Amino acid sequence: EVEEEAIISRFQNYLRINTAHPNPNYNEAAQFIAAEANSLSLDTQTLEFLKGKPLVLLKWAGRDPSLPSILLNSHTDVVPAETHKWNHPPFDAHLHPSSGHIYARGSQDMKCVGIQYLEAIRKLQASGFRPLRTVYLSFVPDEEIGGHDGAEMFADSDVFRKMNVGIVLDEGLASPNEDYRVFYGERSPWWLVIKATGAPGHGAKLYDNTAMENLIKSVESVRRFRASQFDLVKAGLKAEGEVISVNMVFLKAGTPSPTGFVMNLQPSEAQAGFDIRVPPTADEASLERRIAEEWAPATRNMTFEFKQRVSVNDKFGKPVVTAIDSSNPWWALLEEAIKSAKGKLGKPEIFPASTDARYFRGRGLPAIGFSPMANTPILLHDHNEFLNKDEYLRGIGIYESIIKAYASYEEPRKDEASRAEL
Ligand SMILES: CSCC[C@H](NC=O)C(=O)O
Ligand SMILES: [Zn+2]
Ligand SMILES: [Zn+2]
Repeated sequence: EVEEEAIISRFQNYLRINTAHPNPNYNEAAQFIAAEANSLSLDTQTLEFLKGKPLVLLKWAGRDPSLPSILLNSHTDVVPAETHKWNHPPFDAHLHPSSGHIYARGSQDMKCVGIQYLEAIRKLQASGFRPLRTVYLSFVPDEEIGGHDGAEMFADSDVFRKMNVGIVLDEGLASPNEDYRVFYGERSPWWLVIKATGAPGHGAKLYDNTAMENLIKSVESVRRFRASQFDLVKAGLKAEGEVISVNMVFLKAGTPSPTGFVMNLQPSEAQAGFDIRVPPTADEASLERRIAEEWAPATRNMTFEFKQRVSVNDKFGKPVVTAIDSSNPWWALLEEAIKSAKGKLGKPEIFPASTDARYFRGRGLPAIGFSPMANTPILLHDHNEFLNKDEYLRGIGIYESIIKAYASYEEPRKDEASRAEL
């Protein structure tokens, strides 16, 4: 009881640090994590790939440092919250007395996971467990804005190379039912801006080739494609992460006036922005053709530009996904560890958005996205994001089991491995 209260208040304390963009308080978060690490006697190193953006790297040394290590990754930043639209302030970490829900920005995405890793280590230490493999924990900045000064620099660094990482765990998503969700890949973000130009003229005149008409034809075409993809999901033929999603995120056109916009002038330029997410197995060339020929054809006075275009393939042209078959022992270990902690796992999925896991997968490392939140509505980036305290506590037990299994994993000896193949 008393111990549970202490665990919950540590979670609340982390949630109360306002690490929302655009001004995340990274230093306070780094100090908090370093203090927790100190109480667990973990080695602490603070890396600053960019001044003011600390990445805290913790190390629980294994008995055999020559074996590939385990990396438990989490990001310390959160997305902003519209405070007045929340029932409880997003950085109060209010614990609702009857429901047990803890309301806070970051309660699902993903401060829960970062500190659950630490609590699991605390329990393992108390039980006398000593890891065979070294366990690292990285608390990285900037995931929500692309991770370029965080996980991307880290994965590229000498420090990372020397860590000899064998497997990475990173974030997943809450599950509304009793099965935990697990992710072996993610869609690639393509952020597209299309621009139309056309003949300007009087607002009362009907004529061809206006910028607005040219843009609207594209928007209609995008909308049809969007519906075709969404229909596959609605019909249950494809999972969310297996289709190409495209959502219009801005529209920009018109001639501003002191009272709004000039109403009797047809503008000569108009543009629209789209957040597109491309599954690892998608045909990138055909999507690109669609954009150039249907969504932004030069024949309709249109141009396009990518604000971001992450390839679905690695440098060898292969889709960037983590194997979930017998070629990846970490996958079976995860399944077993969750099962032995009385958790149920759903079918492995492609993460619909982007996470830092892509930087680790991009280096050829297996990375699995997993956040132990079952029976929980998916509220990341939403108002009133919460996690129930019992679900949080249960997640710690799940990580205890996973970390124990991973940190004690001995690779089968070469001769055994080849015998198994025969
Ligand atoms: C492309 S970098 C942006 C990363 C962000 N991650 C979580 O929401 C996302 O929009 O998926
Ligand atoms: Zn996240
Ligand atoms: Zn997020």
